[in-house]
Amino acid sequence: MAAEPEPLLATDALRKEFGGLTATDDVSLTVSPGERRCLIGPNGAGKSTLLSLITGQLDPNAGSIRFAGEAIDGLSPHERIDRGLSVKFQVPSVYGEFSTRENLRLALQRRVSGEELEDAIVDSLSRFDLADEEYVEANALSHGQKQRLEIAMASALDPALLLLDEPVAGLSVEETQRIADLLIDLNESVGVALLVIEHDMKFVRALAERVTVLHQGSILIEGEMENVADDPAVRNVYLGEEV
Ligand SMILES: Nc1ncnc2c1ncn2[C@@H]1O[C@H](COP(=O)(O)OP(=O)(O)OP(=O)(O)O)[C@@H](O)[C@H]1O
Repeated sequence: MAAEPEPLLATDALRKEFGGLTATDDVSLTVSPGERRCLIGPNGAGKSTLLSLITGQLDPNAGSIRFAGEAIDGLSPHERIDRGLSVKFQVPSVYGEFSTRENLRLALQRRVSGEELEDAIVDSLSRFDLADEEYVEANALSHGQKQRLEIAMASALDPALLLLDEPVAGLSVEETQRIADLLIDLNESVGVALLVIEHDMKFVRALAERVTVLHQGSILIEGEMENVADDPAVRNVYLGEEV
């Protein structure tokens, strides 16, 4: 039998404590190359903490992380980005005074230069539906446009894995669907794997091939959304909310 391909990301018994509270409790999570995964769970389940451990924003108390076949423990967030692990946080990180084009240029010039840079800016404006906003100051963009610009910037280095923390929070149904379509298109055309934290279950159903449910810092269940949503333990932790 052929050996299982090595996962792109693998956390092994990752643990994070804040004082007496265990926010991440021995989490072993794997993401395959090119897969679309959502991380769900009620408020306080430990989703953002896990994301910050993966990006290197936080150091674990125990456990380890492998990415693209190598241990990345102890690497800084920037070193992890350079290895192909990119992230879009909940907190906006665009340069408000700069135009959409200038923001994209800043992100893309870490990878390409000259004519290639110009082509990459044009491609990015088109892929993320921002061509009409090319010269608009980022401060003047709508919330949805800003989210798309941030996703474009997080994708600028052609990462192997893109981590997104609540990319559709506060967006309209139409804008939410637009971002789901755009992420699926990005995943299918360039093969980037996605690990997305999101509370919007319609978005999760549209995007995820598999979901991982976190509860009180631990993985409760993983699988396809239909199976996970019907699981009594999942229904129980969401206390009657629509999953
Ligand atoms: N820097 C911190 N110091 C102390 N406690 C923290 C810190 N960050 C998170 N926590 C606690 O760790 C637990 C997990 O929080 P986390 O933000 O990871 O959950 P979450 O699943 O992302 O929640 P939400 O869906 O509300 O964003 C919570 O009890 C939270 O209060």
